[in-house]
Amino acid sequence: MSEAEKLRTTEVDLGGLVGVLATHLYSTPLVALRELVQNAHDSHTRRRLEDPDTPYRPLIRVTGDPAARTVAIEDTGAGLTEPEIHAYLATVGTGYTRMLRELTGNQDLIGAFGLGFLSAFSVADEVTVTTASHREPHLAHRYRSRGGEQYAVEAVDPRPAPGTVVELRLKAEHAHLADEYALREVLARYCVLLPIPVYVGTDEKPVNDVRVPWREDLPGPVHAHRMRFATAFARSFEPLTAFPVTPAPAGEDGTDAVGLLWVQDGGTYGSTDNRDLAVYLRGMLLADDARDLLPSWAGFIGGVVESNRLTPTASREDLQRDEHYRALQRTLTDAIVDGLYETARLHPNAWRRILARHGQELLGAALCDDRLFSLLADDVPVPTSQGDLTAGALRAAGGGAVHVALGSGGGFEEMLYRAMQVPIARGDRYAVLPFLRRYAQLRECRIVELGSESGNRELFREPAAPLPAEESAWLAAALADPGEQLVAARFDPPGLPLVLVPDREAELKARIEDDQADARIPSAALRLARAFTARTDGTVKARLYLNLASPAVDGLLAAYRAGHTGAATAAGLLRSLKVIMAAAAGSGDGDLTAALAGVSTAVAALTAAVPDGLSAVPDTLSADEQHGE
Ligand SMILES: Nc1ncnc2c1ncn2[C@@H]1O[C@H](COP(=O)(O)OP(=O)(O)OP(=O)(O)O)[C@@H](O)[C@H]1O
Repeated sequence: MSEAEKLRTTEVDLGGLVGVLATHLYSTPLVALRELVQNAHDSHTRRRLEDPDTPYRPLIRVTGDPAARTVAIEDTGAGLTEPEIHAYLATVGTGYTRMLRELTGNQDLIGAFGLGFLSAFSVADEVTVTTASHREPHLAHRYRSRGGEQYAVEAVDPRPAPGTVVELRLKAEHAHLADEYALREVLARYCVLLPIPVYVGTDEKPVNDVRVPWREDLPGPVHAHRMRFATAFARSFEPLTAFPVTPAPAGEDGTDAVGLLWVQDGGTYGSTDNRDLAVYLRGMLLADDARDLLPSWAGFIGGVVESNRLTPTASREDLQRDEHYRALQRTLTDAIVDGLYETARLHPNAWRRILARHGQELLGAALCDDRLFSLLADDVPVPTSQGDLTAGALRAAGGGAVHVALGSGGGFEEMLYRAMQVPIARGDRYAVLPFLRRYAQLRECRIVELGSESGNRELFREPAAPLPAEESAWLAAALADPGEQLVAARFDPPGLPLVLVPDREAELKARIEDDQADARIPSAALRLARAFTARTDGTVKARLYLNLASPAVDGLLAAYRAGHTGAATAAGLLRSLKVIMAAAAGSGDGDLTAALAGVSTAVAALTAAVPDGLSAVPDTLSADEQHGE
């Protein structure tokens, strides 16, 4: 640095800084309560460390007075001397707590930044702290400040015992914090893991009077204790089962996290995300909704974990994404997988309910984790045309193959299979198709994907001998409409003479290439999709499979070969049947009215041909109709 460059000290606009810290550091006013309770807790730890021999009753009491619009947080901890008020309470960025932790190594102390007290000014116009130190209990002082920028301290009458009362005169918009019902609810969650009893108002029972199953050895079955804790803690849904989070064995590169996870009863559909995880650090709630620590497929999981290795942000509402955070993510994934295995083994009733409630999401989960796939492959229900079935049942009913429809339900496949009584999985539902593909691969069974060309080839077998070209051409002209390709095949059931099968890929192509798609689909995705559908030909919109195993088709061909005049009429009847069935299956866009009229015409033509000259055609038919077209 040259002579000319003089070293200067950065100025701090204290008023501005205090304002920012007090009003913008925290996302919710409830954080102020948490910070003040945490300070009360630390002051108890301090008192225990500095004066272990004097017995006293440690407690924290939070009292609300809606009429006066005040909240008071009282503790029987170490208190502060007057110099300490100036040096720690009233100095932003400095606290006694961190020093004490560094000095003693005590890990129960929570405070670290010397900022938390400021949050009081985010909810209160005026903050009063009345305190007497355990070092000089006969001297009490009162700190008072509006806004935190300036403060005054005066000596007051001694308190009956060491300790501190922080009183908040609430801003009008935060008046609700004085409601003791609300305080009870919030503090029960914030303080559930604090070892010091926290009371609200004149309550005789602390809000945190809960047995924590991973902290103590409780008598009786441990699962019952876990369920009790989970039921008391869970917010929106009842737990179906609960299982532990256990720390990695010493020496392993894991986490120190302990806690409890549970499967929530609230139904999940597809990939609904109800993940709910509360994270505690040294007993204090740090993050109320740390769902990102849970795997993304676990939308049905709720839980509580505590870990001292996580690093909070300065607002202490979130966690640094460091290696401990990532280690905890891995631990939680393992804990869920282990917990689900344990549930399947030990709690069959709960397992059945979980499968019924979260079947769809578990299909997706199974795809994300091989261990889950092994657990779920034979148990998880798959939605099918005959209700929910396991993949094993689907395979057994499909004669050793799993059938899955790519279309969005209904359609010719369903009709065909209803006739054959084979269940088909609904491949359009979340995760069903990839799950079954994986299942078929691992269990070495056949998968028939209906709606794809290869799937249809499985269904519609090749005829023993191809039809002569001339017969094919006649059939195509008589039965197929534009865009339909006639395919001679053999398929079940024989009672079905023909079926119209839309080409799903051509359908997709039409949808993707539609100009309207620009408005519906983000352009990058659309470009990719169009690159894919460009490979599809798209000129064949549907295939018309003609069943050579069907007596009706047999009869038709015999009549055609014999030059029977009824052949054209019978073909007209089948053409009408095709349109009517496609309409019933919701997959055709043929003219239903014309098809119905075609049936009448065919019946009329056939009955008109009754021998011995008796006309069976009703008199009411017009001359045109009597002669057919
Ligand atoms: N109820 C209390 N009893 C005794 N001392 C207190 C109390 N509240 C605050 N203090 C003192 O004031 C200091 C500053 O408190 P503040 O909440 O701002 O920061 P902190 O708790 O040290 O750290 P953090 O910002 O991480 O909470 C504390 O370190 C502690 O010494």
